[in-house]
Amino acid sequence: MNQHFPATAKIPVGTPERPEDVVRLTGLKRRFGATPALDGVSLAVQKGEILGIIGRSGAGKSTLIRCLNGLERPDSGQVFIEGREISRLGERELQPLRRRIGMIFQHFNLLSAKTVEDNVALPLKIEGHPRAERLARAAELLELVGLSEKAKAYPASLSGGQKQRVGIARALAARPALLLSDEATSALDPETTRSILALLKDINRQLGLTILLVTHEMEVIRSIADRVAVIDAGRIVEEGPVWSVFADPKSAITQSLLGGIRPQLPAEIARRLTQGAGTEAILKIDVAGEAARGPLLSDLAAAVPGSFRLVHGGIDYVQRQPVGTLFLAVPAADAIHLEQVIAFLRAREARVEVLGHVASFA
Ligand SMILES: Nc1ncnc2c1ncn2[C@@H]1O[C@H](COP(=O)(O)OP(=O)(O)OP(=O)(O)O)[C@@H](O)[C@H]1O
Repeated sequence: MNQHFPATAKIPVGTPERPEDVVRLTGLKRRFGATPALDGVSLAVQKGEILGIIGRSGAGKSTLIRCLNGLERPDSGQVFIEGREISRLGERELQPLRRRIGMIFQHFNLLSAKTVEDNVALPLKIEGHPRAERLARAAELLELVGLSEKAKAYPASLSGGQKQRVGIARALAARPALLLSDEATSALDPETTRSILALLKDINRQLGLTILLVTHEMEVIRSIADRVAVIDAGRIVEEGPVWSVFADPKSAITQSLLGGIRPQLPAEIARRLTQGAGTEAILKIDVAGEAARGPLLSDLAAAVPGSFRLVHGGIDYVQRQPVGTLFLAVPAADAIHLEQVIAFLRAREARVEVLGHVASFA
């Protein structure tokens, strides 16, 4: 097997529970009429990790979240939170377990008639803590999210990013075992999104907080997740460390979700691409690990006589691992030269695909 494109790991149904699992789902199914919203979902979130679940609209993400916090009951399968099976519990038994999960939402869900500090302290009020204790904890959390000076402000006077910071502080008030983020940055501009994601990563590191994050944006996954699970039509179609899924997306849906943030063949060249004869072959080269770290192209030029041109591409860093895609144009008239180029790149653990030929686009 190509060592730089490791097979992505799957957690089989019935895997013995590990004590470090904060969440474990086994064979979760939920159907609405003819629609299987969840069709046998099994996955685990380990203590201290950030798991990202990504899928398109209608893939089953909301249903999964509702099963996790006990708002929805699965038709079959199990939901374990900190080792306790919750899917068959009644409302009264669910209440204390729900408090082990802090949630943040796309539209923040703050109470407009309450001050920032009272919003943050709300989960503690529900738990019956005295006011002085609640406010002390709120002050601590507002400092953590960088909003101490807004303690007495009302939500209406805050920006979207500030509102989400309050949402994060509130979600942490009762010291949850898990932070569940439901499209928490989808309503924010790119810069604010980056700052909120940086804050979540910071809190994950500082407090060792376990985070399960649901999104439809690969950029969010790339920024902060340790592991990613791709959901489509109620099934986990791919799962693994983020960099390995980025380096070697197996399913068409993952490839398509990655499309927006990975180098693509420029439209001008794609338009002229033919599967027939042409003067230049267009190669797509995926590299990761050592091949992406080293001087791949200058080594190619030194080892294989003859020309080639870089037409597009780049190396990105995902979880500090280089992951790249390059597009080369290689003269097609000399078949041996083309074969040598491909053989050299494959020997360097690159994945090479001949996309087609172009007559001439220079
Ligand atoms: N209460 C319901 N009644 C009928 N169908 C439902 C219900 N809830 C979900 N579905 C269907 O189940 C499928 C999964 O829906 P779900 O809301 O979980 O997806 P999603 O990934 O969260 O989508 P989105 O990102 O658009 O919110 C969809 O086909 C949806 O129409």
